[in-house]
Amino acid sequence: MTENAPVDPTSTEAWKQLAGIADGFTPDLRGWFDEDASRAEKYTFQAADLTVDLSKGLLTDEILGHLLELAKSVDVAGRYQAMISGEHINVTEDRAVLHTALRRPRDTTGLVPAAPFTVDGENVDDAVHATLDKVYAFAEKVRSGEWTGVTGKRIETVVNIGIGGSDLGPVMVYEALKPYVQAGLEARFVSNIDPSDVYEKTADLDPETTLFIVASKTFGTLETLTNARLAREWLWKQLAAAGALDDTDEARKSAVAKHFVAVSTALDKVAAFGIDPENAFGFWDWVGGRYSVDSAIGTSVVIAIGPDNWREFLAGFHAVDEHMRTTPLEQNVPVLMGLLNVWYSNFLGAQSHAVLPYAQYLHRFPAYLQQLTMESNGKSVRWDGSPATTDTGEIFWGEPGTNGQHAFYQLIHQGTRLIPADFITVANPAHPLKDETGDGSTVEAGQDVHNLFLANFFAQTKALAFGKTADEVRAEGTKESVVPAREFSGNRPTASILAPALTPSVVGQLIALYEHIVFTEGTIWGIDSFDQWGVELGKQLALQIAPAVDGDEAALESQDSSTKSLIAKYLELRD
Ligand SMILES: O=P(O)(O)OC[C@H]1O[C@H](O)[C@H](O)[C@@H](O)[C@@H]1O
Repeated sequence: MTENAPVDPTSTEAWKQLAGIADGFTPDLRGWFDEDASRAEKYTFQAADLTVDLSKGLLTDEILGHLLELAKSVDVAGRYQAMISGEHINVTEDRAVLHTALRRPRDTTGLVPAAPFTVDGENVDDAVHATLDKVYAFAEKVRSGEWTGVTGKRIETVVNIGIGGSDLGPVMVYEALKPYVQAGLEARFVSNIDPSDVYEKTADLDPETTLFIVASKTFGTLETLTNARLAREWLWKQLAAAGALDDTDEARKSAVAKHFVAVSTALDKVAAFGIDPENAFGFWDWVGGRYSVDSAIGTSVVIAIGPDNWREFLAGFHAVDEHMRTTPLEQNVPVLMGLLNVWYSNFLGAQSHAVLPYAQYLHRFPAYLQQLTMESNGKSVRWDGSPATTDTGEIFWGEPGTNGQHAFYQLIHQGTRLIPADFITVANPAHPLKDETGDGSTVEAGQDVHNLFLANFFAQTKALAFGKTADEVRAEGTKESVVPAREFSGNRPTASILAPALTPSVVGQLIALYEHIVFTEGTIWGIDSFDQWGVELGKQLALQIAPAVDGDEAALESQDSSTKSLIAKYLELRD
């Protein structure tokens, strides 16, 4: 334990001031924009390539001033410095928290902390770059066809088997960077212990050209190890069926050696599974699962997009890390966004937070953020074990725009709940398309469809901010009885994040941005954003209950009456 007792944020002067403002708060985005011609400019910030407009948020200079004071009272900057320096700020697991070290460049000139950067007796930069070199060399072999399957055919499909942080990050980044994937290579991702997942993902694959990557920090996760065994059996069976595997242990071992690699911190367990530690890529206990996409856990993506693009991806993270470390709080985008989230959730009653990427390639970003934000900050005790003094952990959710517009935006626009929303988009699409015909009325022939797409982005944030008054609705000739239903209150806060294009660097920047937003909020709430004890009980019980579901009478009898009758019903229904 290296952290002191957290400051109780509610005891700070800033908190009291904010509570005073929140009492009877009536936001007025129309008025605020009218009064201050510089509002958009004043509240638009830059972090690396990300332009972030917070002006449609529910903030004023006074609110912002108190929020910044709050950040100072709990020393967000000092704790960030402690984190990147390797202090054990994950107190409940007594670990350093060093995902930022995964993207420190090879040239350490001017870096903070300075090289040699040693944590718990290990030179972190050397360890990180040695592993990267190993991953890069392996990826190049697969990409060039030098690495082949057991029958000498080059690899065409990489199947990542992992769950949680060993799945959500790689799949999200793979989807985000699809335009960078080498032709002739595909990655797939198996996570669920529902056997349908591994079945569907392997059904049409050729075993001779398939490489499995078993990705698990602990190499002890039930889902991943079960799926890895299923995949191994699939490989053996399919190779045998193709006449490409002799019925000997030796042949099966050789097949595993060419078709299975692993990523883990537990290399002994990798060997026990039958994967040659030579074909395993390590990382360290100071990388949390949900912070691990930029470690060797991303090997499937490195193979798909190549080392050069991966280097760009890491550089994107690092640029935002440096922004977080060096930018004064007043201009510091992750800090400002984290503070606004605290304002919305602790003072204005927001329970959830929508994240709405206007970029189809980012369609898994909301799911990725759910683990990052909710596993990190869904805690009710602080890092010293005392109860949290405030609500913590926003509920993150979302879907890409414009799809969400036709589904749940109704509630964001006109519902009774306050839902702050982050709108994320890029100026340049990977595939520009024109609508050559148009529809003859609203859409001109030759319309650039990305422009049309972005018009929706701008329209939604505008509608949410400024709404539509009853008089404006009436002026359209609306029947009086329907006016209330067609009115939009406005004052629904959004943050707009605009990047030049969805490059590897920008994807890294976006991830780092949210990592540091999570950090800022966790620091204010005084919680350990880097443990996840809340996932353990269910895991333990699943193992305890498994025999009952398999027909063990005594195990069934020992369950509570609800669980017992549910299992009984399941067994009755099961063929
Ligand atoms: O990478 P693994 O050790 O297999 O862990 C996979 C996932 O499962 C755990 O239960 C945690 O909830 C996640 O934080 C973790 O990412």
